[in-house]
Amino acid sequence: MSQVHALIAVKDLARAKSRLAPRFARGDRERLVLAMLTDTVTAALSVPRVASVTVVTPDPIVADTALAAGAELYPEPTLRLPDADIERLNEALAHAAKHVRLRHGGVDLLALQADLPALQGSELAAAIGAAPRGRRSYVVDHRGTGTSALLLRDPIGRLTPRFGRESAMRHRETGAVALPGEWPGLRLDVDTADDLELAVALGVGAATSGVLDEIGWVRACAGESSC
Ligand SMILES: Nc1nc2c(ncn2[C@@H]2O[C@H](COP(=O)(O)OP(=O)(O)OP(=O)(O)O)[C@@H](O)[C@H]2O)c(=O)[nH]1
Ligand SMILES: C=C(OP(=O)(O)O)C(=O)O
Repeated sequence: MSQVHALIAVKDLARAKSRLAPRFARGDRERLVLAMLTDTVTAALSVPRVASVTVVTPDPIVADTALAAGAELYPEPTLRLPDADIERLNEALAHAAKHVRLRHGGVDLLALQADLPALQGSELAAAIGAAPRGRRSYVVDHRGTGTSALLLRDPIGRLTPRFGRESAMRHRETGAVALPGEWPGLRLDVDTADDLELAVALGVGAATSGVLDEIGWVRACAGESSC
């Protein structure tokens, strides 16, 4: 059974998850980013076909959290990266992919979003199993426009990440194939408070659930049977 090596990128905590700012104070938002990362790494590492998870980040607190969750670390190179967030993200992932192959040899790769608190290991295992050999494939996010995971089942091919706005279309346009599958947790990347509502309804991991309890976050629709 062949394995993949996973990459997860996280930017500076101070700038992360700005779309959660209307509902969360800065400190709470930072704790939530770290908790969602922990749950994502934990779920990924529970999958036997995931050989390693490497977190690429410029942030020392994110780095400590990643290591504590069992991930490997690739400190983001500070030189020669573009200024724009999304270009930096794709460059950071491409650098991390090179680093992982220097460390582990020619291996298959998986770029995974860091904000998948409802991810189930079984979903990720199924997606890896469904990914065709010799090419790139991707999992469209719950909105239908973004990408929650990009897979490369080719030990010498290039990952060519195209995350960012309309990334599903950009991955398709660069030759990747969309993977079908009932994977609600894998598709649910959390960017807004509404996304968080959906994730909590689906069932989030222990770290995210613990932080939400400590913050005293109450679902807007708590108690309503339609939620
Ligand atoms: N290492 C690294 N990760 C990045 C960078 N830019 C974005 N990311 C990560 O890529 C993922 C998607 O990025 P964004 O959508 O820009 O940021 P976000 O924190 O998810 O949310 P917003 O601030 O609300 O846009 C998140 O996990 C980010 O932390 C970067 O320059 N370096
Ligand atoms: C970066 C992406 O997502 P988001 O901005 O929703 O985090 C993406 O879907 O490629």
